[in-house]
Amino acid sequence: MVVDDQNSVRLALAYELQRSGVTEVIQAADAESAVALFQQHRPDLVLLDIRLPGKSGYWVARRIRESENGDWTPIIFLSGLDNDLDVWQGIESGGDDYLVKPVKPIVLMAKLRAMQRLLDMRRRLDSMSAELRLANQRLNHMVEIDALTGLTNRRGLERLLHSEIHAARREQQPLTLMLCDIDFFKSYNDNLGHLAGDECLREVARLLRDVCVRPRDIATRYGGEEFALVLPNTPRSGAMTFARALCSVLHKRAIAHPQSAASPFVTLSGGITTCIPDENTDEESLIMRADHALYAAKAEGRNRFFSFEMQMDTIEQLRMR
Ligand SMILES: Nc1nc2c(ncn2[C@@H]2O[C@H](COP(=O)(O)OP(=O)(O)OP(=O)(O)O)[C@@H](O)[C@H]2O)c(=O)[nH]1
Repeated sequence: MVVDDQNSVRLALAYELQRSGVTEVIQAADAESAVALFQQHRPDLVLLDIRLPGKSGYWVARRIRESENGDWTPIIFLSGLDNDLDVWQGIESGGDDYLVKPVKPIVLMAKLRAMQRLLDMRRRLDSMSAELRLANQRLNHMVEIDALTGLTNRRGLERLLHSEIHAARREQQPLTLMLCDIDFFKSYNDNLGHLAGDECLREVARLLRDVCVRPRDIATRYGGEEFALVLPNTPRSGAMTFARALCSVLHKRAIAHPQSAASPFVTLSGGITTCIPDENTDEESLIMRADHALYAAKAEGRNRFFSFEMQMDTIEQLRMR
């Protein structure tokens, strides 16, 4: 884009630019139309006269910079003025270079080439940083995935739990955390082999993923043969119902576990904690409560879920009904 109030200068510059291979040259004779044309066409380079009728070229440069939103368009000032203060003011207002009129075509071409090189470099940098951002996102996703089961791992669990605690506190809604552990899994491995153990973990992971039907419910692998479920907007009684349903789905899958003292099939013990978080609630305290409850479920005989807050397990609750 060429901005100059003198028709002859504009035409001469446009001619030189076209001669050097520029395909389209936009022309403006005053500051306001220069800004409007810039916003409309987003040219690759601006040759900008300082003395314009009304607002100056400095003003145009400032408006252009304000409207760029992180982009960058090279601006070269053109002026008959050649004192140091003009150079300083031109660069201050957002210009990248300064040429004194009349401009020799060869000097103009050299400047254009230099600006083009900078522009190309910037575009390459932009596309590289977009690629880097994407790769970073993928990496962040990958470090939160458990390789064996494909579930979110402990690191991801902690991040999700943190944000669900905040959401539940804000919305004053109950949040449930369940820690589940496969019963007698050591003997499963010892009896059927480590590969069968891995397959069993994958099968349980699939089941846990399937029972998490609400969009914000999430099943994660906490580590080893332990899984954690985060269930937002789930009160104590709902959590117990959920746990019973989970045990019954697992029972129906009937994954043989010949060495289990709890059942002929694979079973889970679980610790449940449910609360409306306050300012003292954090990931650690919830995990600790769920872990205490899990310990109680194991101690009560396994194949059951124990609620930390209700101090009752799913089997006792069923008996009371
Ligand atoms: N196959 C397989 N086994 C695992 C994996 N991670 C942990 N384990 C095994 O899980 C078993 C856990 O054993 P324990 O902590 O003694 O628990 P348990 O035998 O389930 O006993 P209870 O929890 O008291 O019912 C160990 O034998 C681990 O080697 C895994 O990724 N794959």
